[in-house]
Amino acid sequence: MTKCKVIALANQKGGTAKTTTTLNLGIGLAHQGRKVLLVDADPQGDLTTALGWTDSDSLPITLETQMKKILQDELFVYNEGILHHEEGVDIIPTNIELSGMEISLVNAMSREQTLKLYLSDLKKDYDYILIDCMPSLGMLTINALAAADSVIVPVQAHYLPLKGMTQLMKTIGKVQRQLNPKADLYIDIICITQNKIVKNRKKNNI
Ligand SMILES: Nc1ncnc2c1ncn2[C@@H]1O[C@H](COP(=O)(O)OP(=O)(O)OP(=O)(O)O)[C@@H](O)[C@H]1O
Repeated sequence: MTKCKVIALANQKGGTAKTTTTLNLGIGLAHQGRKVLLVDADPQGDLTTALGWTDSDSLPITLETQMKKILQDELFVYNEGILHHEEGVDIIPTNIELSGMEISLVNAMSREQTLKLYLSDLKKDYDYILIDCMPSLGMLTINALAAADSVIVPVQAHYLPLKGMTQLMKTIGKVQRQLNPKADLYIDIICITQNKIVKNRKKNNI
């Protein structure tokens, strides 16, 4: 049995530090000697860019190309296209092509399990797989939740962002009951407090 732990970083609200948390948590774990794979499951490709692959459109193999092969039942090399970063983490990169995957998945067989299928062989090579989700509760996020052992939800410590989490919690519960019943989906909620006080102080010359 694999010891790999798959963690999805999800929140349908944008700009809540999903990418920042994925990146820092991943590199932190790698510095502690763990084998870490980061999965950029957000078509914006911010995680890929943040790790230095700024021209992601020119990458021949991405999460999209691998998932497409699974959908089309084509043979694929399970670890092809994985990039290695000098900080000790690996990444399966993404570019804007992944946005078309949302539509491709809608009519696909095992549409909610495609990412899980892709990760199943990779799990034997890693201690942790961290999935940076897109800011929506679409098919790609459902795929990430279905593949995950646990979920980290970065959220700003304000009333409206916290209120918006009701839908996310419902979706996570539904995915666990219907698609991922074996996983004991443990939800960590990280409150991100932005340093606005300091910013305001600087503005007012305090
Ligand atoms: N703890 C923090 N304090 C202040 N700013 C932060 C913190 N964490 C992240 N940020 C900033 O917030 C912005 C959004 O972060 P990030 O891109 O990680 O969010 P995201 O949830 O991945 O966004 P998206 O939903 O667009 O994918 C970035 O400019 C980032 O530098």
